[in-house]
Amino acid sequence: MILELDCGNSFIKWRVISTTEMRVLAGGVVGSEDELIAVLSTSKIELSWCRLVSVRTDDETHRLMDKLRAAFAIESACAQPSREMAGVRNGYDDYQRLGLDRWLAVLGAYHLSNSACLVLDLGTAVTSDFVSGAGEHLGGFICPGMPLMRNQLRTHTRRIRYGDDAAERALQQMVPGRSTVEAVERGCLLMLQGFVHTQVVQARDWLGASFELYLTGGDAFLVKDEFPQAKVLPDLVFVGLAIACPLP
Ligand SMILES: Nc1ncnc2c1ncn2[C@@H]1O[C@H](COP(=O)(O)OP(=O)(O)O)[C@@H](O)[C@H]1O
Ligand SMILES: CC(C)(COP(=O)(O)O)[C@@H](O)C(=O)NCCC(=O)O
Ligand SMILES: [K+]
Repeated sequence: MILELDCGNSFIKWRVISTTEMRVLAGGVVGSEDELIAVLSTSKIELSWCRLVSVRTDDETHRLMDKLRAAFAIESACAQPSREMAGVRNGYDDYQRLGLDRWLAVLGAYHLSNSACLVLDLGTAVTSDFVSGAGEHLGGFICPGMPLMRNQLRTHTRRIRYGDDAAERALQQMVPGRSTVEAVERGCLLMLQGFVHTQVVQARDWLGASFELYLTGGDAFLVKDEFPQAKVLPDLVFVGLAIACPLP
């Protein structure tokens, strides 16, 4: 069985697929390397190899690969930046600087659509990437995601304090907030939705009227109802990972 990892700034997304790549056998989201090792150990799945993408530091990524080798005796392949792959040309001036999770999401989206696409990844940060029908990556935008927006308000003000449960309840409605938690959570969500709207408007300029909109990342569910045309694919980065790191 193959272990696949997407190591973001906040969470590690993991999946186990069968060697024939036909089936996803298990998967989840964990907050730390040790939690990942613990979950995989209890699952008792026999692992033979790992492929991963990481936007963490090289030190952190190598430490994780060492831990996987020690715990399960498996080698890991790490997705690497490239100028061009699978019909897509990286649009950054320095292609190595484009976040690898963005690059893989772009590769995955273009592979699935084979047409112009706008790719939005809503995680710790929110990223957008524009790809033309000919596979030219035109670049994109980065802004703070939901966790960063709310934490900035909590950290840099004295009277904005609330817990996670209240935050979840606050988002069940979007009328003007009548408490701090409602006002902040709904305000940040409107920022998020507004960003996605502006990207869709820009995509019409940069890509023309016909393009596919892909939403991925842990907070994609917060905006998806506003964009019924979107393809919501939590595993989009893993689609790109299979392209960038084929089985040995
Ligand atoms: N099952 C889940 N586990 C963890 N975070 C989740 C989950 N579902 C949604 N989220 C939300 O996803 C966001 C993190 O998204 P993610 O794409 O994992 O970020 P990153 O790639 O930056 O680590 C958080 O704001 C969190 O609230
Ligand atoms: C923009 C990001 C921080 C997003 O990370 P995430 O929210 O997925 O954890 C990451 O893709 C990154 O570190 N990129 C490098 C900078 C760039 O893409 O220009
Ligand atoms: K992201």
